[in-house]
Amino acid sequence: MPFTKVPEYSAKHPKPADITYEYGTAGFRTIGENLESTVFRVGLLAALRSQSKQGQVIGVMITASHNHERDNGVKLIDPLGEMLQQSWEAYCSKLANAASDADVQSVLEEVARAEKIDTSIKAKVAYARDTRPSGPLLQGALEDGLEALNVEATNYGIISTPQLHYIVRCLNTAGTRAAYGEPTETGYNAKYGSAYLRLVEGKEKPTTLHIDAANGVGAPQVRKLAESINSPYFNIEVHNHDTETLGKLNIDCGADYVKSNQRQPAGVTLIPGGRYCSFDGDADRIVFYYADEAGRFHLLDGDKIATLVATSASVQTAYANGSSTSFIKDSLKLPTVFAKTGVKHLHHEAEKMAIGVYFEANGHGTVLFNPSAVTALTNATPTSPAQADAIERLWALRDLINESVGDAMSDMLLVETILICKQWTLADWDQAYTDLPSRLLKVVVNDRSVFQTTNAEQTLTSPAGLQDVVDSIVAKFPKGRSFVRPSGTEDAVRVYAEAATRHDCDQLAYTVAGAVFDKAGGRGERPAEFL
Ligand SMILES: CC(=O)N[C@H]1[C@@H](OP(=O)(O)O)O[C@H](CO)[C@@H](O)[C@@H]1O
Ligand SMILES: [Mg+2]
Repeated sequence: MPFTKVPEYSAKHPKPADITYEYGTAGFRTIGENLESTVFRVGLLAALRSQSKQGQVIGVMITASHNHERDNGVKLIDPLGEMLQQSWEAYCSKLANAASDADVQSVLEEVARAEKIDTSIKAKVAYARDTRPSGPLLQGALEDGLEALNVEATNYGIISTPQLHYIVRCLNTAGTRAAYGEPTETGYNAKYGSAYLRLVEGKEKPTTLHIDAANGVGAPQVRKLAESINSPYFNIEVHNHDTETLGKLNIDCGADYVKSNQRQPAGVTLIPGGRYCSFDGDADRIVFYYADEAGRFHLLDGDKIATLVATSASVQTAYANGSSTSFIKDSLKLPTVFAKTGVKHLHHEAEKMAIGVYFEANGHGTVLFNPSAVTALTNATPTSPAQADAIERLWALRDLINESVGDAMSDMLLVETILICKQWTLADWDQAYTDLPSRLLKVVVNDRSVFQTTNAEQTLTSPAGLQDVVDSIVAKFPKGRSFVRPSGTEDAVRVYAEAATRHDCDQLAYTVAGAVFDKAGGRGERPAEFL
């Protein structure tokens, strides 16, 4: 029987009785030391997922991204480097919550039956982790899970989340027409670095790019990328690169801090004319920023990246600033659609477009070339040297982009390429449109599951009557927009608002937050700033 060894291994990683786990927007995520049983079990499920895909390699990444250093998380990566197919998320949660070691075995048997899995197939898994202190313990638990099911497993060490997505895609496409690259860190640097140089060499060289690496895995990795590129076209200075000292990861720095606080990270002094960007803790998000002559901070977030990159169509979430959506529709004259929050939703929408660009406002996104675009490019017969050059550049552009997932390093090179080709400063790029003032708030409620939405999460269908209240508040503010949805990663409800002025925006946000708190079971003391 394939699963007979499972209970014995499972006994080494007992599940805390009082915790219920849920595979959410970005996999499992909670306090690192509470995740040992879950990561062990994810190892078991990765084996089954690989067998259900005829032995293709499945990825397991141990990271909690931009969250606090004490947190950790784990997620599965499907064969082409995409997020785990959604229908399997329920299996993950069920297995993580199985009460006894024997139950763990029964859930595996149930999944194998439901998915008609041939358990004689050799399962293959590629795994990696970020720099968090709980990483080694969780990696050990994962390795036990893989051993229990006799998986052919490869440890890729401490790398960024998108690097593991890239490696998984490379492993599963090797030797085919869709071969993605060499499945190693060196292969990653060579692929993206050489595509970048193909696109920018001969143009004017950029000035130094200052990178805030959030004291995370992006720091060593971007340095290796720079060593590999080894060219004055990629001249960087890495800040917040301390991955050794405890308590520094993501603290007062990183893409999430910069986006949420609309200010520069600690450890970086902005000089007017200087060029800056921030990664998050696992280097899958990036935002850019600069200071103007008066020393004022200006943010170039995921929405700005989308408008810089979009050439055919784009996908946003409702959190995209209204000005960016108007700019894409009215100035770029491109179609843009809204998807639900979470990269997996945006990714699937973008796959439907010839060249689909998707970005979350927080800086997570990428560009996808669908098969029809690739075929058109393959079959294109240039009739002039200029056309031949354009086709060559499109191929190089495709090589520059990590299509498997949003990737801070690949996105950074993409933005640099466009800025170099246009000879734009960050301020030039920022001219495109001015963000409407916006605010994102959290409301803690007794039960966030009563919040249900439709219309790409912009309209509440439950609690009954609350959407009408939100609508009547919004109607009072010029250019006002506000929506309420339950978070998929935190035990809270999010309120987003934007309006013509900062004052109106704040009034709108705090009034809606107050209404949610009062009418939908706000928990604890009512925050003083709620109106
Ligand atoms: C408003 C916001 O930024 N939401 C984030 C956050 O999701 P929530 O479901 O809102 O908690 O975490 C997700 C995973 O990192 C990210 O994809 C998403 O953009
Ligand atoms: Mg991240």
